Amino acid sequence: MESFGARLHRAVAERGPLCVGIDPHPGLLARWGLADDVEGLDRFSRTVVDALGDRVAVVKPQSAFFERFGSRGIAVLESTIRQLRNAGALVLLDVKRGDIGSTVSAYASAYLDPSSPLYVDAVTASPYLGVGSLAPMFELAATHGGGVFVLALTSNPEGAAVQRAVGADGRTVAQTVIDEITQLNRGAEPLGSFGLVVGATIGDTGHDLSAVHGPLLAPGLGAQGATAADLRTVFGASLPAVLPSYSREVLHAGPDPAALRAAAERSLADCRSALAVVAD
Ligand SMILES: O=C(O)c1cc(=O)[nH]c(=O)n1[C@@H]1O[C@H](COP(=O)(O)O)[C@@H](O)[C@H]1O
Repeated sequence: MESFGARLHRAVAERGPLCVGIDPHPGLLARWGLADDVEGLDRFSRTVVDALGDRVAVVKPQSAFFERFGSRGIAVLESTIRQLRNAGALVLLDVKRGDIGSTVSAYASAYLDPSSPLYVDAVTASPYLGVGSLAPMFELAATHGGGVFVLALTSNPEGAAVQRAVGADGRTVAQTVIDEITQLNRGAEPLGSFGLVVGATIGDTGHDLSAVHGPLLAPGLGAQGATAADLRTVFGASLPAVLPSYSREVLHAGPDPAALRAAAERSLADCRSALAVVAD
């Protein structure tokens, strides 16, 4: 069985380093001329899948926007996941789950067990009950070729107070997360399956990401103010591992599928030139 890291490495080589989020905000539904209901949610998601599912490496549905419609919203999420997988995109479900280990086992079954209706290629996870509490997710991901992206240095300004706090051993919380994920990826080829989330908005991180050997998801581009050029400042020598992620910046171009594709292509072109700096 091929690991998530290997699948991601191939997808990025074939389709380019880009993740597009499906974040059906009420304001975006209105902008697209859709009602703020389950039918609007379904139409929005189908439009994104039809426009981008066959060309973007990773698509990241934001679970919250589906959950707010209850069980019918989750049914749309299940169907969106299936459509994306059929179109050949890797699906990264943004759920930012985290809990004590025994409960994390249930989250792992929900998202990383191939027999689950919400089975995806990878999920986002929150490490603030301890990175070790996420072990059941790491184990199930490793068993079934899945991936886990753990929050390290998030794009929102409030994150720093927690993430840059210094522990008894002198390391920041974020560096502890970085170091533990680095351990999980040891020996993986060509890329580890355990990623970190590092916001594109945060400037020079002051943290050492050079040994992680896993994907670095970079949200915060576009609507939150970061540009592709900022990726150089944030990631420096780690640029080749960066997976830039845009939601509203691309989604604002809809609902015309050609306009969505053009917006994704523009974002990809910007990121390619930013990421190429190290390779040159
Ligand atoms: O895990 C994430 O994707 C994430 C982490 C982070 O630090 N910041 C962040 O914005 N995100 C998510 O990325 C998306 C950003 O959306 P836009 O600001 O519209 O591009 C949202 O779904 C956020 O929940």
